[in-house]
Amino acid sequence: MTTPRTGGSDPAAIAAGSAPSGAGGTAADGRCPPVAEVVVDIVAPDVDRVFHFLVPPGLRDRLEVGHRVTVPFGPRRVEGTVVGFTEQPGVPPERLRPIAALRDPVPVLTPALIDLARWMEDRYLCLFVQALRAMLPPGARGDRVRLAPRRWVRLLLDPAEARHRAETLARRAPRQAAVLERLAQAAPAAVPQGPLLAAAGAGPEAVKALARKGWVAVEEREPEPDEPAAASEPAARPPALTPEQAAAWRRLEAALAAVLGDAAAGDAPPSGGGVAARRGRGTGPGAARGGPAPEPAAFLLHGVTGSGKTEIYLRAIAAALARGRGAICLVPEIALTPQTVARFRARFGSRVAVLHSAMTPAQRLATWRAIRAGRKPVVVGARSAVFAPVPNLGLIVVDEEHETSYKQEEAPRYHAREVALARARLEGAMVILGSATPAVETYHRALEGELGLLELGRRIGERPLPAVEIVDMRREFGLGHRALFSRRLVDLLRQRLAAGEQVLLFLNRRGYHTVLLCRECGFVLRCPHCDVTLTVHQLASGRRVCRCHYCDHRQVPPALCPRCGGVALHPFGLGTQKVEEAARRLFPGARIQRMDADVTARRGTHEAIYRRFAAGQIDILIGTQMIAKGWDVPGVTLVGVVSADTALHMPDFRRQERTFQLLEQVAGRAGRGPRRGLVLIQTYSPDHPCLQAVARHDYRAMYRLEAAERRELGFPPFGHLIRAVVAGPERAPVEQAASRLAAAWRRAVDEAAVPGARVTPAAPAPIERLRGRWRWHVLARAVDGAALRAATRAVMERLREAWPRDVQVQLDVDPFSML
Ligand SMILES: Nc1ncnc2c1ncn2[C@@H]1O[C@H](COP(=O)(O)OP(=O)(O)OP(=O)(O)O)[C@@H](O)[C@H]1O
Ligand SMILES: [Zn+2]
Ligand SMILES: [Zn+2]
Repeated sequence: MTTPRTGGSDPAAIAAGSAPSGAGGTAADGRCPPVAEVVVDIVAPDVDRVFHFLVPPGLRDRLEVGHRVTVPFGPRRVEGTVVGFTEQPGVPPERLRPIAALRDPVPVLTPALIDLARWMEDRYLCLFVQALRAMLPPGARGDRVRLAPRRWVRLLLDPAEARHRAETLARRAPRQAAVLERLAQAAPAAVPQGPLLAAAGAGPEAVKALARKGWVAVEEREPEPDEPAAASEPAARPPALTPEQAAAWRRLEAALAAVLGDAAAGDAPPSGGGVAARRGRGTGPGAARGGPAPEPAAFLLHGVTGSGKTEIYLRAIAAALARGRGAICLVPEIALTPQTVARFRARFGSRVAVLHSAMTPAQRLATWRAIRAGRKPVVVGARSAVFAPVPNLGLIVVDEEHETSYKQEEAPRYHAREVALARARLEGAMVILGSATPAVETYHRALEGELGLLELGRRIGERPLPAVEIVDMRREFGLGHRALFSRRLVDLLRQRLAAGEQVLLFLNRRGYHTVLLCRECGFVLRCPHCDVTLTVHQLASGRRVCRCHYCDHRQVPPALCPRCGGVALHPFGLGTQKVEEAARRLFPGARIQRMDADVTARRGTHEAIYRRFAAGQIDILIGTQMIAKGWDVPGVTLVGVVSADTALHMPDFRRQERTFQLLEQVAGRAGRGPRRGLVLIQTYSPDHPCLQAVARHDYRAMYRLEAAERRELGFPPFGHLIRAVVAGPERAPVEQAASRLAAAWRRAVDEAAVPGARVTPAAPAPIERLRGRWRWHVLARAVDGAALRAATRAVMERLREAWPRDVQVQLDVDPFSML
């Protein structure tokens, strides 16, 4: 990487994530200071800082923070983003080179989003440019997507007059006449030029000729995002709230009024300036550690499935709109169904913009622009919608806030919930996190008072939650019933099939791990250091070894069960295919369908199976996580969890939280019709407190359990975790580099005396080879997250010199996946 001669800024101004050095847009006289701070679009640590460029005279009254520009960079030209201005570049201005061009007349990012990128850089140890990139709309970089403005033609004559002139033109200029006819039909509305010309069988010269005569005008318009034709104006009237909802709403409404101001007074037009003013109230990123604000600006809405959480979101959004503020509602990608979108459109009509992954880049860009311009103050979308450039943002809702899909698994490795909270603090907005099974981290914050806690314990219409029954598979085994299905499950299946009711058989299958489980007593082999399950690996020699994926502890599988001394200690793991075979053998006449990643690899299969199931054409559906979410089939009266053990013994410190979430989700599929549902859980650990909590639908019990263990081990929320993955094409250099990193990291946390810090030895990642690359990892843990990040940043700086060429380090702060 060539270092450009134009540099010379102080990188610390950015790297420290401190106060922006002069952000804020153009000065009061409309002219910006003479030197712009630009971050170039090159993802490399050594150029990840601001560079200074002169603002040429032609741009002095136009350039703003957030503008995309082209700048000279060494011998090349590159694109970049203006992140601030300065009067004192540190070098004489005559040594600076000027900005070459403005790429987009509209500033693509807002000053608030640039502040958010700084926060992300600090919080996720990513590059500033990576954080900025995550926020850019498609097509903002390079020229791949272009949004040509659309031309619209408007008639300037009275329609009758136009028809008259068309008649006189018919012989001499039949195409102009045809255009006039059609415009007269559409008047007073303007007509898009493309379809107009096609319908009239004319070319663009016909319109030009008419425009020269002064009979029509051509207007250029921003293309509108694609929208269903019916998305006109809101029709739905909000239902009257239930007493429980009303109680939650009263508290929220008061907080909304406190944070966003009065509905009448706050009707300010969207502007960047308001952001800086609101930021002054001490709600900046630093305020996070300062404890709860006088009035909570963020809430956890903990409500069981079907308790009417969405109705609360809709009201809060309406309240933000009434104050002239915009809102973002994040939903997991999988929940971004037409039904969800329809609910928002029914309430807010054409003010709703939807961002989802199936959109083409051009559609996304059109939508993005409409949001940026303030034409769509309500944004509904998946993870990345947290960056939607809503002007004057007043509210961010994160629905199903516990969902792991909010965690981005590539750089910048952010969590949308955390970004939402940070963004809201920067922009003086409110946050509502909603879930039936909140993340332990989130619930902990609510108990600490950092979040207001709102609870909805009942379903709308008082529909009961399904009953849960646990089957002790050790007992079945002891009595000589060694099949996959317990006798109780077989009985229930037979009953349901006879009654014409539907069944879901659920299996939590993560292909990569097999635990060592005693079928007599339910014992599972764990790591002595990390309290996670050991995973059984088959070596090339045919021997087996048990390994910890956190610290690489290894041991030979014991021949006898250490707890009961029995001989039934074996690798345990089940696939959907085995379950399907077993079901077909037992019930040859039943209509059985399997649904897992293999089956649904083909596009559309998922929907097709869902439709058949919903139509009652499948008796038993067997599946993995995929069937746990969002399905609403009233015919389902039984959910069989074939084995809760795989989930319960996942080598993951969040396993109990995950198990609870997963089983509550699946349980939520049963009994949505008139008949109460039953959930049958098969397990070798029937007394496991987590399963007992599931049986009582007792979220708090699970929380207490999980919190006690995590507190002990310093896992989140009682400590912070950073994972480094070291990857490269050859094994030996990767292993060496990972060991070096682990040693240097340990020294760094020792030197900095980071409280409670621990660094594991380098270990092969559970997925040791991925796309031809070897992967090792190191985990660091500490109570003080900020101190741990600072030490980590220092290590990375130090190791950058003399680091092997083709070996990369990826840092994941607060990791979810340990694979
Ligand atoms: N106050 C109310 N009066 C009548 N019906 C309501 C009321 N509130 C919500 N509903 C209806 O009850 C159903 C469940 O509500 P909603 O979808 O808001 O619950 P939820 O908690 O978001 O559910 P989930 O967790 O499954 O997403 C919906 O059909 C909704 O329209
Ligand atoms: Zn045993
Ligand atoms: Zn371990």
